[in-house]
Amino acid sequence: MIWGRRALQHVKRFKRLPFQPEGLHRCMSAATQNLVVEMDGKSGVAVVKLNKPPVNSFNLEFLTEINILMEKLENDKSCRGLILTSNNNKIFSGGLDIMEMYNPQPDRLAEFWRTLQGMWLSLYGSRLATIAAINGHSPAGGCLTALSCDYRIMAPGFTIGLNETQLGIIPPFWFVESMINVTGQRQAEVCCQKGLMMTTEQAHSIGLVDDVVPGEAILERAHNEMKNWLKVPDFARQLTKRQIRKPTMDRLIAKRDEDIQNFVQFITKDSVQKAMGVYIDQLKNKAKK
Ligand SMILES: CCCCCCCC/C=C\C/C=C/C(=O)SCCNC(=O)CCNC(=O)[C@H](O)C(C)(C)COP(=O)(O)OP(=O)(O)OC[C@H]1O[C@@H](n2cnc3c(N)ncnc32)[C@H](O)[C@@H]1OP(=O)(O)O
Repeated sequence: MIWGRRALQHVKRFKRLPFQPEGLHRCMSAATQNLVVEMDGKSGVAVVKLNKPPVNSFNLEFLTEINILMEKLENDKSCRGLILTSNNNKIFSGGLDIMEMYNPQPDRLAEFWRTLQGMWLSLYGSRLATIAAINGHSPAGGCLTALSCDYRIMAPGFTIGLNETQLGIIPPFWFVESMINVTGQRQAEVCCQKGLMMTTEQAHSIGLVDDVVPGEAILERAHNEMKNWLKVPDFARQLTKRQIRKPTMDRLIAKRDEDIQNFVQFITKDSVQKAMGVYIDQLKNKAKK
């Protein structure tokens, strides 16, 4: 993984924090700044709760924290599975932090995007069995995060989708391919072009979500489903996953710099900045009402 200077500063700070999953046994819990981690040493399952108020939006620092945690879990031989959920029972993740993309410094903007690419590559390509327990709304980058897991369980009463086009933004090819790989080409064409935010039931009907379970039962269901995934020998499961996901990952790896350039050029356009400003005003005004 390639880290920028700012991210490295953050890594140093983070490394001094107490979380050390290696060698943990039986239900240890730990917290970093924006993540709550519960590691069951017996089953080898880590429950990671996104915990960045108000809406678990991904800024550079939060993405860096997630990347460091992923690296630690990947390197922890006792860890076999990851359940990703939110500490906020209404919002899984509000997606990318829009403030990262408004009046940005180009260097930070590029680093932000590289770090997001890194998060997607490590979650999508993880050797761990990964389950998203989606216990709240999950627009855009939140949906991408769920799409990167192996299995999705969602609570009713929320919405999910790649809604970028509704904001006048073009979802990058690896967002779209993540959707295609889960729902199939036709459904992905419709929901990505229209930028649909779907209800839990609609998402379930197109296969974006595998299972619908009330919020209060979602973690128990995720643990039960995880047991099924972990019945398969790790090596066979991991290599099969890699075989299936490698072409999509390779496309991003080959075009990583070009993808960053496209992103920076697109986001810094006057017209996009203007639209972003209007969208932020709408969000803030809605929050005030
Ligand atoms: C040729 C190739 C070109 C390639 C170009 C590539 C371009 C690709 C670029 C980007 C991809 C983008 C991905 C994204 O993820 S963009 C983010 C999309 N997310 C959203 O639109 C979500 C917006 N938020 C909501 O819908 C709601 O806030 C909610 C459903 C998440 C929660 O609703 P609610 O509980 O009612 O909370 P509030 O709306 O009141 O919000 C509380 C508080 O949080 C702030 N906030 C919400 N979302 C975000 C966010 N994504 N980033 C930053 N801040 C957010 C909101 O403004 C309120 O703030 P406050 O007023 O200060 O309290």
